[in-house]
Amino acid sequence: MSFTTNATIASFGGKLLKLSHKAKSTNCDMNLNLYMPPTSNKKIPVLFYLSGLTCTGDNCSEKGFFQHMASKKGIAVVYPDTSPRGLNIEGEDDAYDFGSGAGFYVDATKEPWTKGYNMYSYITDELPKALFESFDNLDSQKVSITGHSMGGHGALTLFLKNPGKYKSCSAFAPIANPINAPWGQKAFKGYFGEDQQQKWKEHDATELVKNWKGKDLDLLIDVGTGDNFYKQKQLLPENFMDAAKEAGVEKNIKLRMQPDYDHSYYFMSSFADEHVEYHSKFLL
Ligand SMILES: N[C@@H](CCC(=O)N[C@@H](CS)C(=O)NCC(=O)O)C(=O)O
Repeated sequence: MSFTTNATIASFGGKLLKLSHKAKSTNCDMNLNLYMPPTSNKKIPVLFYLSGLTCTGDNCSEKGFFQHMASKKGIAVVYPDTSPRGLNIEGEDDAYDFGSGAGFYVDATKEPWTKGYNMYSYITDELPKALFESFDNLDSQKVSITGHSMGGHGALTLFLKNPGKYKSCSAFAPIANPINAPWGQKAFKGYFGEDQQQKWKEHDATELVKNWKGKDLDLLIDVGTGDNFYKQKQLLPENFMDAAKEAGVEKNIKLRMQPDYDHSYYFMSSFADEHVEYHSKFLL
């Protein structure tokens, strides 16, 4: 299904396209932003950026400053939405951490969320297929993934669940062990059901890393020591590192605890250049 371009905005020498399309997996129209860098390259590598709770594709494209280094490196950035919108499911807009704006990058198995809360399929399958079909200068063989908070959880789990699909993965303040954190427990209970512990584990980065069978796991993860959600044990990056160590795959995982930084886009924008540069080593 092709995209409607609702706006084209000049940014760091390239163009930010505000797109919308009808998506089957989420059963609604989806908005997203696509940053096209200023390059005549016919095969432009792509970085998917998955946002956190309450966000749309707009937050990061406006204040994450990924476009700065993406422009220099010639990398396109995709900023999708974080959930389906307007499905008229009872309770869908009641909480900031469940339903609208909180799709958690899973395919729901519990009614009524099965009606369209399929962000896993949307991000891993439907959206990339649609983009590569409509924008033939994007390189479908060179795709990487990053994200923030709930989106950091999405980046890590999509990367770990699909070996070879993404060239590289990084994360900002990821919810790294959702089955042991209040945000994750609420979401997984709602989308999968309380009694589906195996399903929960299939979408938990700390559980997934224990079973990583691919080659050396190379990851860049930043977390701010002043992040209140880190302090409240919503993120649990240490659990992820401990699991990676137990599995013997920690050698190339860089978990950087950044002094004083909080959970906001002041943190994100401070390290966006370094993350895009990190991905460029795998994409270019
Ligand atoms: N609204 C929530 C916080 C949600 C939140 O911090 N969301 C992060 C992602 S997890 C975000 O990026 N928010 C939007 C923004 O800062 O632009 C609260 O009050 O506790």
